[in-house]
Parts: sequence; C-alpha cells; structure tokens
Amino acid sequence: MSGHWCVVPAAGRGRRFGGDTPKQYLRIGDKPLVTHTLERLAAHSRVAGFVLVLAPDDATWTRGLIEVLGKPLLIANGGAERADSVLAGLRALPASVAMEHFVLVHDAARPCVRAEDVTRLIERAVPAGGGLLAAPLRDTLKRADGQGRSNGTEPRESRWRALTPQLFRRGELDAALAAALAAGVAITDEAMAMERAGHAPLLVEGAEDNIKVTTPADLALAEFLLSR
Ligand SMILES: Nc1ccn([C@@H]2O[C@H](COP(=O)(O)OP(=O)(O)OP(=O)(O)O)[C@@H](O)[C@H]2O)c(=O)n1
Ligand SMILES: C[C@](O)(CO)[C@H](O)COP(=O)(O)O
Repeated sequence: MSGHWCVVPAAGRGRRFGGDTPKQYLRIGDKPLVTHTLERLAAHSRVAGFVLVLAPDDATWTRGLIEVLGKPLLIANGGAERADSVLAGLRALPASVAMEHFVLVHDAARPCVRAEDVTRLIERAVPAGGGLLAAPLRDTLKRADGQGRSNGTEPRESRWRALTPQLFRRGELDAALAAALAAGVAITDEAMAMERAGHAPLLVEGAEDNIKVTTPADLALAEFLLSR
C-alpha cells in the first residue's frame, strides 16, 4: 500500500500568539511544537515523507531541531502567506511524486492530529478525488457588529470547521493554488483553492481536539492533549 508525502507549512510568524519566538518552535515538554507534529505524522504507516516549509530566516531555530524517525524530510522556503508556503512545498516534492498522486498538507501548528483521522481521510478522500478533515459546527454562530455586540445569528446547519490534513492530487492542487494566487485571491486553506477551481472536496469528520495552536491558551491546551 503506497504512502503519501506531506507538505507541512511552518513558515508563519505567529503574530496572534505574540512573543519573539515563532510559535512552531515553542517547546511542549522536551521538544518544539513542530517536532511533535512531524513525529506524530511520521508514526503513521501511510505517510511517506515530508516537505517542511520554513521561513528563510528560521535557519537558527531549526539547526539540529528536527529529528523525524525514519522518513525523508526535505526543506523548502515559505512565502508571505500560508498558500504561498504550501505551493512552495508542493514544488519541492521529489519528482517521484507524480502529479496524479495524492499529497497531504498539514499545519505545523496542529500537533494533536490523530492517526485514525489521517487513516480515515486517506481511505475516504482518495476515492472521492480529494478532501479534508473537518468538524461540524456545534455552537451557535453570532455575527459581530464591530462594536462588540451581536447583530444576528448565522445558520449553523451545513457549517463545518476546516482542519488539516487536507489531501489532494499534487498537480490539481498546484494548479488551483497557483491560479488563486495569480488572481490575488486570499486563500486560507487548500480546499478553498480547489473549490474555486471547480472541485468539491469531501468533508471527512475529524476530532475536535485536532486544534491549531494560534494563541498562548491553545499552547496550554495542546500541552494537556499531548500529555494524555
Ligand atoms: N506565510 C505563512 C503563514 C503561515 N504558515 C503556516 O501555516 C500554519 C497555519 O498558519 P497560522 O496558524 O496562521 O500561523 P501564523 O501565520 O504563524 O499565525 P499568525 O497568523 O497569528 O501570524 C502554521 O503552521 C504556519 O507556520 C506558513 O507556512 N507560511
Ligand atoms: C488551514 C487551516 O488550518 C484550516 O482551518 C486554517 O485556514 C489556517 O488558517 P491560518 O489563519 O493560516 O492559521
């Protein structure tokens, strides 16, 4: 059974997190957040290797930092936005990864991803032509008026929160991201670029605890989740 390479965007600055150290290099226990993410994915039998996308000036953070057991790890330079970084990562994949082969994209900032969710995504999204882990919205959704008050309630039926990994054919995702970036469209996940290109990504329900570390409170929650 063949494996899938994974592009891991890790070139962000963590502005919402604050502080001088980009959040992906903050330590949880004895290792940086990004290493937890890579090791969790590397333990999955269907993950073949990684392209880790780093900010060009992050070399000092990564020296000797990333030991991922037993799987190839390539490095690519990230861009201004996450979508730029993901496209750079796709273009750094080995030539052995054919354009029709499915590749995973997973945020470095999501260290709690569950192996069974990655398995479910691969098994369901490959036959469907591509898809993403997502969680159905279970809270009531309010629309803010800009002055800190609610001025309405959004329908939550058929509303899902996109997670990662997301899984698409290398060539189709490259083309969709390149087209969206060329058109100046602000793309926040791979599925958005694929939707814009006319695809219908499969929503594969994933665990709510596959959190993205965005704020200090998220880091504390990730530390708890990883300690279980
Ligand atoms: N130009 C960018 C921006 C983000 N990312 C990565 O994409 C993932 C999700 O992005 P986010 O959580 O927004 O991280 P930051 O962009 O660092 O956060 P902020 O928006 O608060 O600066 C992270 O692993 C981040 O490192 C990236 O590779 N390249
Ligand atoms: C890709 C993502 O994690 C799906 O929810 C999210 O869009 C990333 O957003 P960010 O602002 O780049 O963290």
